[in-house]
Amino acid sequence: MNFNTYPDAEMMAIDVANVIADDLAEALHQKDRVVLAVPGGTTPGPIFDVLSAVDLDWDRVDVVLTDERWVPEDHDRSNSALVKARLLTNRAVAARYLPLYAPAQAPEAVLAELESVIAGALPLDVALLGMGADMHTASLFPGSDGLEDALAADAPILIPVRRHDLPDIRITLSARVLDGAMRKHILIKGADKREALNAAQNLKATEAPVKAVCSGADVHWTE
Ligand SMILES: O=C(O)[C@H](O)[C@@H](O)[C@H](O)[C@H](O)COP(=O)(O)O
Repeated sequence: MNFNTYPDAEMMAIDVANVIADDLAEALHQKDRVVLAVPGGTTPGPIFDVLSAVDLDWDRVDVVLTDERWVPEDHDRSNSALVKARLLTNRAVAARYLPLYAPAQAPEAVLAELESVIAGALPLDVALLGMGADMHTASLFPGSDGLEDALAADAPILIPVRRHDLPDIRITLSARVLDGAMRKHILIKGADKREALNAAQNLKATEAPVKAVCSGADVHWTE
Protein backbone atom coordinates (compact mmCIF):
# COMPACT_ATOMS: atom_id res chain seq x y z
CA MET A 1 0.00 0.00 0.00
CA ASN A 2 1.17 3.54 -0.80
CA PHE A 3 0.17 5.94 1.97
CA ASN A 4 -0.64 9.54 0.99
CA THR A 5 -1.41 12.08 3.70
CA TYR A 6 -3.11 15.46 3.22
CA PRO A 7 -3.20 18.55 5.47
CA ASP A 8 -6.99 18.71 5.36
CA ALA A 9 -10.12 17.23 3.76
CA GLU A 10 -10.29 19.94 1.10
CA MET A 11 -6.77 19.24 -0.16
CA MET A 12 -7.49 15.50 -0.10
CA ALA A 13 -10.67 15.98 -2.14
CA ILE A 14 -8.89 18.04 -4.80
CA ASP A 15 -5.87 15.77 -5.05
CA VAL A 16 -7.77 12.48 -4.99
CA ALA A 17 -10.23 13.75 -7.60
CA ASN A 18 -7.30 14.60 -9.87
CA VAL A 19 -5.59 11.26 -9.25
CA ILE A 20 -8.80 9.45 -10.20
CA ALA A 21 -9.22 11.67 -13.26
CA ASP A 22 -5.66 10.80 -14.34
CA ASP A 23 -6.35 7.08 -13.83
CA LEU A 24 -9.52 7.33 -15.90
CA ALA A 25 -7.79 9.33 -18.65
CA GLU A 26 -5.02 6.72 -18.84
CA ALA A 27 -7.54 3.87 -19.03
CA LEU A 28 -9.49 5.74 -21.72
CA HIS A 29 -6.37 5.74 -23.89
CA GLN A 30 -6.31 1.94 -23.68
CA LYS A 31 -9.99 1.01 -23.88
CA ASP A 32 -13.24 2.13 -25.53
CA ARG A 33 -15.09 2.11 -22.21
CA VAL A 34 -13.83 2.23 -18.62
CA VAL A 35 -15.46 1.55 -15.26
CA LEU A 36 -15.20 3.62 -12.08
CA ALA A 37 -16.50 2.19 -8.80
CA VAL A 38 -17.27 4.66 -6.03
CA PRO A 39 -18.44 4.34 -2.41
CA GLY A 40 -21.27 5.99 -0.57
CA GLY A 41 -20.97 7.42 2.89
CA THR A 42 -19.96 10.91 3.99
CA THR A 43 -16.34 11.19 2.79
CA PRO A 44 -16.47 10.97 -1.01
CA GLY A 45 -18.93 13.84 -1.67
CA PRO A 46 -16.27 16.59 -1.96
CA ILE A 47 -14.22 14.36 -4.27
CA PHE A 48 -17.26 13.84 -6.48
CA ASP A 49 -17.82 17.61 -6.64
CA VAL A 50 -14.30 18.15 -8.06
CA LEU A 51 -14.24 15.03 -10.25
CA SER A 52 -17.60 15.79 -11.88
CA ALA A 53 -16.15 18.97 -13.40
CA VAL A 54 -13.02 17.38 -14.90
CA ASP A 55 -12.79 17.38 -18.71
CA LEU A 56 -12.85 13.66 -19.61
CA ASP A 57 -14.61 11.50 -22.22
CA TRP A 58 -17.30 10.86 -19.64
CA ASP A 59 -19.57 9.34 -22.30
CA ARG A 60 -17.12 6.40 -22.32
CA VAL A 61 -17.17 5.99 -18.53
CA ASP A 62 -19.42 3.59 -16.59
CA VAL A 63 -19.97 4.45 -12.94
CA VAL A 64 -20.98 1.79 -10.42
CA LEU A 65 -21.30 1.91 -6.64
CA THR A 66 -19.07 -0.32 -4.53
CA ASP A 67 -22.16 -1.01 -2.48
CA GLU A 68 -25.68 0.21 -1.81
CA ARG A 69 -28.26 0.28 0.90
CA TRP A 70 -31.39 -1.54 -0.22
CA VAL A 71 -33.53 1.60 -0.29
CA PRO A 72 -35.17 3.55 -3.12
CA GLU A 73 -33.32 6.52 -4.56
CA ASP A 74 -35.59 8.99 -2.76
CA HIS A 75 -34.47 7.61 0.59
CA ASP A 76 -31.96 9.74 2.49
CA ARG A 77 -29.60 6.75 2.91
CA SER A 78 -29.44 5.98 -0.82
CA ASN A 79 -25.88 5.95 -2.19
CA SER A 80 -27.34 6.13 -5.69
CA ALA A 81 -28.92 9.48 -4.83
CA LEU A 82 -25.57 10.71 -3.52
CA VAL A 83 -23.71 9.70 -6.68
CA LYS A 84 -26.35 11.15 -9.00
CA ALA A 85 -26.43 14.44 -7.10
CA ARG A 86 -22.69 14.93 -6.61
CA LEU A 87 -20.83 12.93 -9.28
CA LEU A 88 -23.15 12.41 -12.26
CA THR A 89 -23.53 16.12 -12.85
CA ASN A 90 -21.52 18.85 -14.61
CA ARG A 91 -19.34 17.21 -17.30
CA ALA A 92 -19.75 13.78 -15.66
CA VAL A 93 -23.48 13.86 -16.38
CA ALA A 94 -22.54 12.06 -19.65
CA ALA A 95 -21.31 8.97 -17.78
CA ARG A 96 -23.40 5.78 -17.77
CA TYR A 97 -24.64 4.70 -14.33
CA LEU A 98 -24.90 0.98 -13.56
CA PRO A 99 -27.35 0.60 -10.64
CA LEU A 100 -27.00 -1.70 -7.65
CA TYR A 101 -30.65 -1.23 -6.65
CA ALA A 102 -33.91 -2.13 -8.38
CA PRO A 103 -37.39 -1.92 -6.84
CA ALA A 104 -37.88 -5.23 -5.02
CA GLN A 105 -38.47 -6.28 -1.42
CA ALA A 106 -35.03 -7.90 -1.25
CA PRO A 107 -31.93 -7.95 -3.50
CA GLU A 108 -32.21 -11.70 -4.17
CA ALA A 109 -35.28 -11.09 -6.33
CA VAL A 110 -33.34 -8.95 -8.83
CA LEU A 111 -29.72 -10.05 -8.33
CA ALA A 112 -29.36 -11.79 -11.70
CA GLU A 113 -30.77 -8.74 -13.51
CA LEU A 114 -28.40 -6.34 -11.72
CA GLU A 115 -25.38 -8.62 -12.20
CA SER A 116 -26.01 -9.06 -15.93
CA VAL A 117 -25.61 -5.30 -16.46
CA ILE A 118 -22.43 -5.06 -14.38
CA ALA A 119 -20.81 -8.26 -15.71
CA GLY A 120 -20.44 -6.72 -19.16
CA ALA A 121 -18.46 -3.81 -17.73
CA LEU A 122 -15.92 -5.72 -15.60
CA PRO A 123 -13.08 -5.66 -14.63
CA LEU A 124 -13.14 -2.37 -12.79
CA ASP A 125 -10.58 0.12 -14.01
CA VAL A 126 -10.62 2.41 -10.97
CA ALA A 127 -12.11 1.73 -7.54
CA LEU A 128 -12.47 4.38 -4.86
CA LEU A 129 -13.15 2.65 -1.56
CA GLY A 130 -14.15 3.95 1.83
CA MET A 131 -13.67 2.07 5.07
CA GLY A 132 -15.08 2.09 8.56
CA ALA A 133 -13.23 2.03 11.88
CA ASP A 134 -14.60 -1.53 12.19
CA MET A 135 -12.43 -2.37 9.15
CA HIS A 136 -15.31 -2.82 6.72
CA THR A 137 -15.06 -1.61 3.17
CA ALA A 138 -17.95 -1.32 0.73
CA SER A 139 -20.57 -3.40 2.56
CA LEU A 140 -18.15 -6.13 3.51
CA PHE A 141 -18.92 -5.92 7.21
CA PRO A 142 -17.24 -8.10 9.87
CA GLY A 143 -19.77 -10.52 11.37
CA SER A 144 -22.36 -9.98 8.64
CA ASP A 145 -24.42 -12.59 6.84
CA GLY A 146 -23.00 -12.80 3.36
CA LEU A 147 -19.43 -11.87 4.21
CA GLU A 148 -17.95 -15.36 3.70
CA ASP A 149 -19.63 -15.55 0.29
CA ALA A 150 -18.44 -12.05 -0.57
CA LEU A 151 -14.81 -12.90 0.30
CA ALA A 152 -14.71 -16.19 -1.64
CA ALA A 153 -12.26 -16.42 -4.55
CA ASP A 154 -15.13 -17.55 -6.79
CA ALA A 155 -17.69 -15.11 -5.37
CA PRO A 156 -20.51 -13.85 -7.58
CA ILE A 157 -20.36 -10.20 -8.65
CA LEU A 158 -22.98 -9.01 -6.16
CA ILE A 159 -23.72 -10.22 -2.64
CA PRO A 160 -26.64 -9.24 -0.38
CA VAL A 161 -25.39 -8.44 3.13
CA ARG A 162 -27.37 -8.34 6.36
CA ARG A 163 -26.37 -7.61 9.94
CA HIS A 164 -28.67 -7.05 12.88
CA ASP A 165 -27.37 -3.54 13.57
CA LEU A 166 -27.50 -2.28 9.96
CA PRO A 167 -30.68 -0.27 9.32
CA ASP A 168 -30.93 -1.59 5.74
CA ILE A 169 -30.13 -4.72 3.81
CA ARG A 170 -26.96 -3.98 1.85
CA ILE A 171 -25.78 -5.14 -1.56
CA THR A 172 -22.05 -5.09 -2.30
CA LEU A 173 -19.59 -5.84 -5.05
CA SER A 174 -17.70 -8.90 -3.90
CA ALA A 175 -14.11 -8.66 -2.70
CA ARG A 176 -12.71 -10.32 -5.81
CA VAL A 177 -14.43 -7.73 -8.04
CA LEU A 178 -13.25 -4.80 -5.92
CA ASP A 179 -9.74 -6.17 -5.54
CA GLY A 180 -9.57 -6.86 -9.27
CA ALA A 181 -9.68 -3.14 -10.07
CA MET A 182 -6.65 -1.93 -12.06
CA ARG A 183 -6.26 1.01 -9.65
CA LYS A 184 -7.56 1.04 -6.08
CA HIS A 185 -7.80 4.12 -3.88
CA ILE A 186 -8.76 3.70 -0.22
CA LEU A 187 -10.11 6.91 1.26
CA ILE A 188 -9.89 7.42 5.03
CA LYS A 189 -10.40 10.32 7.40
CA GLY A 190 -9.36 10.34 11.04
CA ALA A 191 -6.78 8.65 13.23
CA ASP A 192 -9.16 5.84 14.17
CA LYS A 193 -9.44 4.64 10.60
CA ARG A 194 -5.69 4.93 10.05
CA GLU A 195 -5.11 2.76 13.11
CA ALA A 196 -7.83 0.35 11.93
CA LEU A 197 -6.21 0.03 8.51
CA ASN A 198 -2.84 -0.72 10.10
CA ALA A 199 -4.41 -3.25 12.49
CA ALA A 200 -6.21 -4.93 9.57
CA GLN A 201 -2.84 -5.97 8.08
CA ASN A 202 -2.36 -8.43 10.97
CA LEU A 203 -5.87 -9.90 10.81
CA LYS A 204 -7.77 -12.26 8.55
CA ALA A 205 -10.10 -10.75 5.93
CA THR A 206 -13.10 -12.23 7.73
CA GLU A 207 -12.16 -10.09 10.76
CA ALA A 208 -10.94 -7.10 8.70
CA PRO A 209 -12.58 -7.16 5.24
CA VAL A 210 -10.69 -4.05 4.07
CA LYS A 211 -7.57 -6.26 4.02
CA ALA A 212 -9.00 -8.04 0.97
CA VAL A 213 -8.54 -4.90 -1.14
CA CYS A 214 -5.29 -3.46 0.26
CA SER A 215 -2.78 -5.12 -2.02
CA GLY A 216 -1.32 -2.47 -4.34
CA ALA A 217 -3.82 0.14 -3.18
CA ASP A 218 -3.12 3.84 -2.77
CA VAL A 219 -4.34 5.02 0.63
CA HIS A 220 -5.44 8.64 1.01
CA TRP A 221 -5.67 9.92 4.57
CA THR A 222 -6.31 13.13 6.41
CA GLU A 223 -7.10 13.89 10.06
O1 LIG B 1 -22.48 2.59 1.78
C1 LIG B 1 -21.56 3.04 2.46
O2 LIG B 1 -21.71 3.61 3.56
C2 LIG B 1 -20.15 2.98 1.96
O3 LIG B 1 -19.95 2.44 0.78
C3 LIG B 1 -19.26 2.50 3.07
O4 LIG B 1 -18.43 1.42 2.78
C4 LIG B 1 -18.40 3.70 3.42
O5 LIG B 1 -17.41 3.91 2.40
C5 LIG B 1 -17.73 3.55 4.75
O6 LIG B 1 -18.72 3.18 5.69
C6 LIG B 1 -17.09 4.86 5.17
O7 LIG B 1 -18.11 5.81 5.31
P1 LIG B 1 -17.79 7.36 5.60
O8 LIG B 1 -17.17 7.90 4.35
O9 LIG B 1 -19.12 7.95 5.93
O10 LIG B 1 -16.82 7.37 6.77
